[in-house]
Amino acid sequence: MTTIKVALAERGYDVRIAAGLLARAGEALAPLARGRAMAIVTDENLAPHLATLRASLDAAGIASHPIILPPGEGTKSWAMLAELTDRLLALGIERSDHVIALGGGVIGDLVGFACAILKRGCQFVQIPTSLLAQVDSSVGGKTAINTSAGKNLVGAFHQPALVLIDPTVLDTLPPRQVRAGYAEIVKYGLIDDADFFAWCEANGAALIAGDPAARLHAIAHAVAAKARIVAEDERETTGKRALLNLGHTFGHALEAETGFSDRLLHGEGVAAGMALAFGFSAAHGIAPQADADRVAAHLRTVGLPDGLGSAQVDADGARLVDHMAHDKKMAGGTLPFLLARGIGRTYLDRNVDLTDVAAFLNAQRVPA
Ligand SMILES: NC(=O)c1ccc[n+]([C@@H]2O[C@H](COP(=O)([O-])OP(=O)(O)OC[C@H]3O[C@@H](n4cnc5c(N)ncnc54)[C@H](O)[C@@H]3O)[C@@H](O)[C@H]2O)c1
Ligand SMILES: O=C(O)C(=O)C[C@@H](O)[C@H](O)[C@H](O)COP(=O)(O)O
Ligand SMILES: [Zn+2]
Repeated sequence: MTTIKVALAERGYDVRIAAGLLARAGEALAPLARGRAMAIVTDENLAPHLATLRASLDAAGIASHPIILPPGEGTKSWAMLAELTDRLLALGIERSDHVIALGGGVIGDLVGFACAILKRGCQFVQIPTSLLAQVDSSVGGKTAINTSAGKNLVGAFHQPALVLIDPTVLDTLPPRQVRAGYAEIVKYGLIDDADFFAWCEANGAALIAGDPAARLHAIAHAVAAKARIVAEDERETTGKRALLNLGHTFGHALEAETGFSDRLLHGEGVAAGMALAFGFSAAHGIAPQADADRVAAHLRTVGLPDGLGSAQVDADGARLVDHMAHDKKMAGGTLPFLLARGIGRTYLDRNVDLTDVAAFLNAQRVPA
């Protein structure tokens, strides 16, 4: 078992990673249940993993109440938040109870937000089942739903009490979802760890194909990197945590443009967004063109979008920039951008002209 601590000023927590952990989750959860039944929120695609978790809770003497929601980004909505909070209230959840989020980033973000506001705050545990959730969304306490204005626009910082990661549950994850999660792994290399990006170039294909050692290595590496950044800047106030947003200003605009649908998964938007951030940096003489080319080549090699064309988005640059106006990094009417001086050298640039961004995006357009 690998344990990584998220060391926060108010209340830190463990992220435990081990093959087969789901079947032993009852042991880890018993001290949190304190003899009370636990609610498990999950989605319809996770039936076998729900059964494993419930059997483990049962063996530990913990009763459980499943709440099964529809899968997909559409579940991060006001309607589902209302349904979930109603159902948790009907179960009599108390502030000191721990609700279990068993699923990908959608379930984790929704449950986390519901727990942030239920009775002004109850506890929750993340049991991430997608690669994306195991390497990113289950750690750090960003929780949210989407609104008609854009991505993650209503939410809260609310940290889980514990994160349990069992990489073997990824065996049932569809390949497209594995690749989308892999984009957030590559992100850690591009932010500040050129050696890890080189590791991705060497091992990414094996990881995506299912190599257990490569998966375990990448999950532990990503979680440790995220835990360090979150411990330094839990609420994204100093600019440090904003680095985790590399590719997201572009990516969220592409997700909004495609209606938060299966046409473009979050990780796919982030992949295209990272390629665009590097492309924009190179076009402005900030990053070497060779680095931008290397990033795009790696994303392409593993089957991820490397720009607007492969993300299959054909929208006017100004329209995409309009989506960006809702970005949560916006301050005083200006939008700081995550750009890069090279691979592993991402920084927050407060002087990007959005007209330049629109012109750059128009130059990238590949008409459908
Ligand atoms: N809070 C954060 O820090 C953070 C970080 C990154 C992404 N996110 C959010 O996470 C969401 C994307 O998360 P995601 O990519 O996990 O999407 P998701 O939760 O929609 O899961 C992807 C799909 O895979 C299915 N699935 C999950 N685990 C499975 C398994 N083991 N076997 C079979 N099917 C499985 C789900 O049912 C779903 O259909 C986005 O909304 C994004 O904004 C949040
Ligand atoms: O944890 C963070 O901080 C991140 O930015 C991680 C991102 O991968 C994630 O998609 C996050 O939800 C984006 O944050 P947002 O503040 O732009 O909604
Ligand atoms: Zn993300």
